[in-house]
Amino acid sequence: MATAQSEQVPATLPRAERPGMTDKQMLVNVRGLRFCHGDRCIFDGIDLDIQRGRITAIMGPSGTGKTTLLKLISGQLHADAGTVEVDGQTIQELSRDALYQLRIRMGMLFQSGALLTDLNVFENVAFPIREHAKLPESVLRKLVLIKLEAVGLRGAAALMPSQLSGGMARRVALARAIALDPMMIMYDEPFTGQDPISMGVLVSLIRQLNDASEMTSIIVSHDVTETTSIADYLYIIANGQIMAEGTPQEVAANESDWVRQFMQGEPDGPVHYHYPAQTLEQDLLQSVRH
Ligand SMILES: Nc1ncnc2c1ncn2[C@@H]1O[C@H](COP(=O)(O)OP(=O)(O)OP(=O)(O)O)[C@@H](O)[C@H]1O
Repeated sequence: MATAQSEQVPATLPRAERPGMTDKQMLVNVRGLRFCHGDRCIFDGIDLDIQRGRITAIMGPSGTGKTTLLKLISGQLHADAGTVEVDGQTIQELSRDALYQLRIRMGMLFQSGALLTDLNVFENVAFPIREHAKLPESVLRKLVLIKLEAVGLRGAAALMPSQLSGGMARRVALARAIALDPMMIMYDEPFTGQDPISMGVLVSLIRQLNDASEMTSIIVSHDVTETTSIADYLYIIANGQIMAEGTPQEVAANESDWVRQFMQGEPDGPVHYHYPAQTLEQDLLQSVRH
């Protein structure tokens, strides 16, 4: 089996104990998930739970399948084996219509989630509401203004996307993602490309929105500092497996060299900085001979 990375990594680490936790407290249950692109397997039998009302972060090196996992949870991709259950419904067993209904209850904030450039901020946020709910214009207006207030941008309702900074645009996209009061929201790399102030604003917004509306949040990211500062629970994935899981404190205390290298951002360690090769001396001697 080919996996997402070829570096030497230890076998999957034991799952942390979560005493007293029942399946009902989990919004998402992933069991024995296997997913491959052709003969390249991204996941090879992983188990993972997302607890209701909490912020769970999925972290791992680039290309390990974090976005793929979100697509499997939202039903944009289907597992080759195993199950993905969301709010008691098994994604693979749902009809097209049932999946569509379930997806309306999942908010998504993708890195590339561009705003509609021809619509102003207000209309961008109103867009999913107009599409999925038939509300009188006066109610819709209040709803949109409440969502914009929640992200601190009520005053920007009349602006066009071209008049927004990158951080503001992401917050408008966030207001749009929560417009239909989803049961969960999935953030794919929410901090990428943000300056430190916008990053701080986003971090506290994600936490506030999660706590105020008892939403369940999943954050996919490789920004270790920001993500661990708000996550209640972390999964670290690599090579098609879960390398570590637990609260940020538990993962920080993990003794695996691999996990430590990832969490502390060390350039070299079990995950090599150098692509596998013969020694430099051998390569240099060969070039002399040629
Ligand atoms: N349609 C596709 N066909 C074949 N391979 C794909 C396809 N989409 C993604 N991949 C591969 O699957 C792997 C996982 O991709 P994914 O985008 O889920 O990783 P990621 O962990 O989110 O990466 P990043 O942190 O860089 O965003 C990558 O190696 C990618 O090249």
